[in-house]
Amino acid sequence: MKSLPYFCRGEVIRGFGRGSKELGIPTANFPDSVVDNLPADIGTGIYYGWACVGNGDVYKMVMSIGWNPYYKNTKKSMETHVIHTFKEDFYGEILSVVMVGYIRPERSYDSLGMTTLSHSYIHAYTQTAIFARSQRSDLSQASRFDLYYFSLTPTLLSTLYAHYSDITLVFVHFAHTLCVFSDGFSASLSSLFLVEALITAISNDIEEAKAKLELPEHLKLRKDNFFTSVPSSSSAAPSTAASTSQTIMNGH
Ligand SMILES: Cc1cc2nc3c(=O)[nH]c(=O)nc-3n(C[C@H](O)[C@H](O)[C@H](O)COP(=O)(O)O)c2cc1C
Ligand SMILES: Nc1ncnc2c1ncn2[C@@H]1O[C@H](COP(=O)(O)OP(=O)(O)O)[C@@H](O)[C@H]1O
Repeated sequence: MKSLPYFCRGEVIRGFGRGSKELGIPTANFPDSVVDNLPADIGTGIYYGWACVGNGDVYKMVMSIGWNPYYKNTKKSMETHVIHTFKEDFYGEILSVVMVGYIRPERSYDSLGMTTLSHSYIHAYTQTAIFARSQRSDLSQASRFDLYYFSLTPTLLSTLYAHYSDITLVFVHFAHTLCVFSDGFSASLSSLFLVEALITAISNDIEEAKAKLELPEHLKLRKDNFFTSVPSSSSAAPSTAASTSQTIMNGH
């Protein structure tokens, strides 16, 4: 990929609340202006590099570039997971990234080991889950049917409501999987194994990024290029003291 390393920056916008944060892998979304400017040779897949929020420190990052199921696969998105634990969200802040390498292609649900299940199977599973929960004597009467017991967010709940009758909502830890990683209940349905497979794949990406970014060339690239402050104009190039030929001037 001749465009790598590729620098871009933009405001962090809200994603689609599919719950990656709840799975421990929050991903910050760039606006269309950044996504639409990607060079043609930077295709979908998983990338690694460096990132900083506002004028903050520079951290390692992994980024997924993919087609967003929310828009029925017509909209590409760039989602950055910064390998750092932040005290709070940073929506509205300027995120600066430099993508320095490619890890792997985006995997389809099938290749991640998804089991496709029929709606009738889901209903059967749901009924069983409701019954099992209603029988649990260790729970209070109310919590036996408490929909929030499984930490469903309002967004996920409303998605569920839109697709299923209220009684089936009790079947949530399974449904959560569907909310997060399928493009709706009318689509083929995945099992809990899918989430586990995806989390494992992303954890492997994170480990690979951590290792690769320790390489001398990547550490040098960071040192030579990295933006130490966010310019007031979003179209400005990274403002560093870098004077080497490696200074990254592309992207936003
Ligand atoms: C490092 C990384 C790797 C990912 N790999 C895949 C993948 O192989 N296949 C896939 O469908 N989604 C993949 N994703 C995308 C996640 O499913 C996506 O970030 C999540 O659905 C977005 O949720 P959100 O809208 O709540 O931010 C990956 C995300 C990250 C951060
Ligand atoms: N380490 C991190 N990497 C990326 N985003 C993070 C991180 N820690 C907190 N966040 C916040 O979490 C948000 C993403 O959360 P997520 O559940 O994926 O929701 P959304 O659907 O709005 O993208 C980011 O926009 C950012 O504000």
